[in-house]
Amino acid sequence: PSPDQQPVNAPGLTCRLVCVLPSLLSSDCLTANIVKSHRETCQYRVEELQALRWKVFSREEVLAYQSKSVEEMWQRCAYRLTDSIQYVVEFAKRIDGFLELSQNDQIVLLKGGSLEVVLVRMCRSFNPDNGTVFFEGKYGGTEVFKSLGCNDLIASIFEFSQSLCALHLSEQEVALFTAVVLLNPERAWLQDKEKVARLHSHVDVAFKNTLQRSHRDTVLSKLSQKTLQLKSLCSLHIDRLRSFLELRPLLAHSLFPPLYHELFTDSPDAPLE
Ligand SMILES: O=C(O)[C@H]1CC[C@H](C(=O)N2CC[C@@]3(S(=O)(=O)c4ccc(F)cc4)c4ccc(OCc5c(F)cccc5Cl)cc4CC[C@@H]23)CC1
Repeated sequence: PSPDQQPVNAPGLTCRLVCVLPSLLSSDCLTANIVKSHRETCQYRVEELQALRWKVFSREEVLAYQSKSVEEMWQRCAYRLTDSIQYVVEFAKRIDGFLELSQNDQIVLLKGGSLEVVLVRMCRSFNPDNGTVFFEGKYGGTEVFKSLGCNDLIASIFEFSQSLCALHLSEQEVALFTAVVLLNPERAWLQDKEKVARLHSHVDVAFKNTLQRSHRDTVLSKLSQKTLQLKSLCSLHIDRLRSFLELRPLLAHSLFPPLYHELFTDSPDAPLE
């Protein structure tokens, strides 16, 4: 080959490229896998949810919700939550590496993180301009959930969505953030914590690379506060669920879908399939 066709004689540079390339490639592949999994496993496309923002519950429809029994409203929310969680289970299964974890650890991560992921996904179905959320076909404010008798939990959920919307996360950022939230190596009862920690750090690096490339590094520090808020939201939900069930011990089995029961009550129920 002529001199200018000789390969560049720069071992240091080549080595650095060779060393850096695989991690960038693998991190880009992981990002693509997570974004694809997110798109395929959301209940609604974000464009659909935004196109429906004009459909707001009328005064009469709000009054109808407020005249429903506590039990019926809890049941409706529990069913809608369980629906959303089924999609989150599918999201998890499509993340490269998740199915390589032990069955036990897959269940531990989903038990601990599925509501957190749904709460992050909710920012897509929330309209920050009028503080309404997409619920049973239309948008409604906190007043729709009044008969639940847990206004503090509802208010906190709405405030969380409002503050998350303020970050203007793209679909790609929502996808990567929910994967980071789900693959939390600090969940209690994990068998192979190190294996989850390795997977978590790969996703974390992919998320950081994506944010840096789009000059969105400032979002990272705000998102770490969000994970703390998610944790307190979920324990508040468990508290309110416990007090709801204490008054109706027999109802739980008839009122809620088995998956809701398995995830949020301590009773040893049908295993999560
Ligand atoms: O496209 C997608 O995938 C998205 C579609 C939209 C989905 C979505 O926003 N959601 C899926 C169901 C829903 S909601 O729309 O029913 C809703 C309920 C209360 C709210 F304040 C706001 C929304 C939900 C249901 C129960 C819940 O906590 C547990 C719980 C109970 F169980 C029973 C009583 C009270 C509570 Cl608090 C929290 C949330 C938040 C996420 C909401 C999120 C995924």
